[in-house]
Amino acid sequence: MNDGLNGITGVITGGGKSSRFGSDKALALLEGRPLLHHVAHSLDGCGLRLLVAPPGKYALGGWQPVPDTRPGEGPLAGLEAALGVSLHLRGAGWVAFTGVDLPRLTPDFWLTLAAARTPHALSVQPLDAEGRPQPLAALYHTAVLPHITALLDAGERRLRAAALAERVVTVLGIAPGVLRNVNTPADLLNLQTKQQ
Ligand SMILES: Nc1nc2c(ncn2[C@@H]2O[C@H](COP(=O)(O)OP(=O)(O)OP(=O)(O)O)[C@@H](O)[C@H]2O)c(=O)[nH]1
Ligand SMILES: [Mg+2]
Repeated sequence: MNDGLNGITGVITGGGKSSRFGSDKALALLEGRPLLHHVAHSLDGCGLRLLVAPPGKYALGGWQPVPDTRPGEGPLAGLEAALGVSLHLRGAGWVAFTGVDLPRLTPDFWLTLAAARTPHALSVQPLDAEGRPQPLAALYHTAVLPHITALLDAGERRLRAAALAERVVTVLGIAPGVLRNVNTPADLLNLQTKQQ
């Protein structure tokens, strides 16, 4: 069966401080458009789209604003908030989760992850150029929510802890340019000047 991305909830977590970038990187321009819009475009096909950020921080057409349940506690907390809302609005299912700073993600990238889902998996993550799973451009099943809440309650903040390793499916062969992450002004300059 292939319903594209319609059955998946798209999530962008945008509650960060951009301290390395020096100004709000979500609004930084690449090819005339904010990074946030590039990321959002990759998830246009999702039947529900959630933007986790402080109220009023961004306005993004077609995206439902979701406040952090634990403001300032990082992307793992953003994922917790989004999974809770998706479960409430759509029932159990899959979420495509990413940040504001991966502007080269594409619909095809997400479809590739979706095709790699297995009945046992709770997360599907691409391998980056160094062969490491990238948890900030990944699919998560709502069934992982109690685990994430327990982790956060215990003080964990690393996003890579979100899913147990034995329940993560990794996907090889993603073009390295697709996962380009903008943390600093130099990262953005690199993207602007490199063909990828
Ligand atoms: N909802 C939510 N998202 C967050 C939070 N902290 C970071 N993020 C998002 O997580 C993604 C990756 O985070 P980072 O690259 O560390 O972004 P950042 O924290 O804004 O940047 P630095 O301050 O330079 O670390 C970005 O999309 C951030 O907006 C948070 O507390 N809540
Ligand atoms: Mg950070």
